[in-house]
Amino acid sequence: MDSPVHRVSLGDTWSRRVHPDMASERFIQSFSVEQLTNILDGGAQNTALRRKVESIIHSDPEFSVKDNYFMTQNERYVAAIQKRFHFQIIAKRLGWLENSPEFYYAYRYSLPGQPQRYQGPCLWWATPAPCPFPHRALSGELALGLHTVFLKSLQSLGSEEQIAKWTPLCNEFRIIASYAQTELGHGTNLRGLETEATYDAATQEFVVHSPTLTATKWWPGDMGRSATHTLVQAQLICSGARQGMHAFIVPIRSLQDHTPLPGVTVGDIGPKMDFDNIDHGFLRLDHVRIPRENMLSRFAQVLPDGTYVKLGTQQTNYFSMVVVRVELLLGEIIPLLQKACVIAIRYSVIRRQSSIRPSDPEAKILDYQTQQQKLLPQLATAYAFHFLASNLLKFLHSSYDAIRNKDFSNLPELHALSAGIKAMTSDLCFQGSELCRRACGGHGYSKLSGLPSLVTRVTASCTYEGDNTVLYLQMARFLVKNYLQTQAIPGSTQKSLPPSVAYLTAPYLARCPAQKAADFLHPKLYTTAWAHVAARLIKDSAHHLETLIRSGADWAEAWNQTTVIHLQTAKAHCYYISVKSFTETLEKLENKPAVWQVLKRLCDLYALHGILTNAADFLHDGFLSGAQVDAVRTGYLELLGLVRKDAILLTDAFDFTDPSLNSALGCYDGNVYERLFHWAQKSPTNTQENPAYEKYLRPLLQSWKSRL
Ligand SMILES: CCCCCCCCCCCCCCCC(=O)SCCNC(=O)CCNC(=O)[C@H](O)C(C)(C)COP(=O)(O)OP(=O)(O)OC[C@H]1O[C@@H](n2cnc3c(N)ncnc32)[C@H](O)[C@@H]1OP(=O)(O)O
Ligand SMILES: Cc1cc2nc3c(=O)[nH]c(=O)nc-3n(C[C@H](O)[C@H](O)[C@H](O)COP(=O)(O)OP(=O)(O)OC[C@H]3O[C@@H](n4cnc5c(N)ncnc54)[C@H](O)[C@@H]3O)c2cc1C
Repeated sequence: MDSPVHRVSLGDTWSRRVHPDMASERFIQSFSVEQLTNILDGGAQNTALRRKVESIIHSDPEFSVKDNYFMTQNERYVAAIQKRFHFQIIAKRLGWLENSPEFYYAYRYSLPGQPQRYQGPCLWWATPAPCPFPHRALSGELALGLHTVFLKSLQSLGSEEQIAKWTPLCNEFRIIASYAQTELGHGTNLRGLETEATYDAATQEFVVHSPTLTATKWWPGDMGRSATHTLVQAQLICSGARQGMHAFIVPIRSLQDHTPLPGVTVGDIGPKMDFDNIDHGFLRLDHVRIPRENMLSRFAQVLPDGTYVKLGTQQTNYFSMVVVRVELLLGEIIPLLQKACVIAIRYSVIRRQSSIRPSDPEAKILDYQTQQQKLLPQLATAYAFHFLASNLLKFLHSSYDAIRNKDFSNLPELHALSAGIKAMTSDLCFQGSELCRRACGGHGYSKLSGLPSLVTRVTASCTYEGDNTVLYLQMARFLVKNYLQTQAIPGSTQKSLPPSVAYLTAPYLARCPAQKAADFLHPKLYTTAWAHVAARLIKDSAHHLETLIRSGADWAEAWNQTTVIHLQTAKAHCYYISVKSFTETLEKLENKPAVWQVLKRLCDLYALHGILTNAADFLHDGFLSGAQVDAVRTGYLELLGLVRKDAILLTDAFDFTDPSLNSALGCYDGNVYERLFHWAQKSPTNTQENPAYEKYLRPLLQSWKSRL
């Protein structure tokens, strides 16, 4: 029997009993939830420590998130700053050092709406080295997340001296920093950024300036009202030439009274779809002077006399984006889908509606096959992405030091994978969360379900850190380039290609050998099927491109006329990578048969769901026949029934506490209706006098009185 799962309720009395419909779901356990949690946490000792720290934080009322849904933008911002402030006090009092596991787990816990576990470097880690313990979650309702993006950029792009100088200032909050890259006129096209940093050799300073309205920095988080410093990405002008985008640390507010410094115009960009806890800002700089040492100089330097020294390529200045894209996967994006799955699946075993046979009692909505089809592939995706992102993180770790030391051999592949996987995960996490929300019917539309805020939050990830279409096209560029290389060099082998595209030279398999549904439940088979489709689409992309070029179009025009095809190609390749990563994870778990079995079903479901939703790509060249697609569907439908049995346990294994879900529908105990009713009572619309009554409703009603 598992050890009791760490749970905390929101203090409501009914939550002391577990709803019988929820209890029955946990009655028979086909696998150990605890063991799966440990796997996700990266070890039992990590789970234990995480829970211990979480319970310390939970008992602190300052971290309560109960009333979040009733707050205004301003109140959420203040509450987020207050929590961040309080967190620093607690960490100091308990002796949680900046780089201790307790610090990270505590931080994670205080982030409602926030992530789960992963093994890898810590976003809050004060040094460039990977964090030695697994952790989860970054931002939630805390403020100053971009302070961390600043630190990540400093560590990626700064020299050792710069890191040594600025890191302690950040860690001790002697400054508050943000990351200012996007402008009013340009976000994607970094070469089009207009902000200038012109070197003045006479004073050894850069003059940072916004020459036009469209050069105004727009969107940087934590900058609208909080930051004292920001990392401005600007066009470097020195040695008589424009040298491209470089990063400059620019003080923007007084450390004495927080007023904007001379030459600085800064403010908040106004209401947004979500992220009210963060003050996204605008910034105009009017010939602001900063010392030469404030240009981050790991990959490029400006000498005192103004000589420009290039230590990397133009794109190495983009390295911090690669790092942040990878770290946001487990730090922000994927947990939002995981939480949506937990909420919607738990609700679906409590909600009863209609009956399957007229004589039956009302059915749990999760017993309807269509409901399973909505939710269970999302659950499988949430697991697939966890393993995918963990593997990508490992690749980042193994390449990180080398890149910082100017060995760029892994950078093209890392960039392509981080761009493509960021695009795929955010796209599908958004779609999946919205499906989860709609699968909860009317209650899913209530903010108290927790689902609308997950959806509005995850949709931002399709845009920030690079618009998804643009990122997919970066992946496609890498794929086409590697494919053309295999054509240009006859006899290219798998070894001569980056590992993620080595399958391009694998033996060609014209037809899928599987016939029956059971034949499709083999990881090797469906991984090969996905490789086949991705390879065909890559060849197709390159073929279309080359045909246009042969007919007279230049490369750029030909590329633009084929981007819709490239997009489809990049998506297929990403799906292949995700299936492969899931199957490789499974291989490592064969010594844990029960957990292996349940994860294998999820892996099968993920791969087969992908085949069915992209069936045209598999049918196109006859790799699958119509009858084989039918067999895939049969296998898929059987899997829905099997995964359904373990669905609640699989959501429990994510081990989200009730406060971190902050959902009336998704609590561990399943007491949905009591919680929803109770929470609604707390709305200011119920606790305050109706401000419209005296002025409008009463006169309106009274104007008709005489006629009654
Ligand atoms: C840390 C966590 C904190 C947690 C805390 C939580 C806080 C709460 C959560 C919210 C947190 C939101 C945080 C949002 C923060 C922003 O959003 S910051 C702004 C992010 N902005 C972007 O991502 C902009 C997107 N644009 C780009 O990346 C680039 O401009 C593009 C699209 C790649 C194009 O650049 P380009 O210079 O035109 O390059 P292009 O000609 O396409 O390619 C040239 C070569 O460079 C290569 N290349 C391009 N980019 C790269 C690269 N990055 N690396 C290597 N090579 C590259 C190409 O592959 C190509 O190679 P070849 O094929 O020639 O060999
Ligand atoms: C919540 C949030 C937080 C953010 N935080 C920060 C921050 O802290 N710091 C910061 O600097 N920025 C931040 N940003 C800005 C963000 O990084 C940019 O919005 C993002 O990179 C997209 O750029 P854009 O807005 O210029 O979109 P655009 O590039 O204008 O995109 C608009 C459309 O044009 C298409 N498009 C553009 N270029 C191409 C192309 N080459 N090929 C094909 N299609 C193209 C896109 O696909 C999209 O459909 C944030 C944004 C949001 C929403």
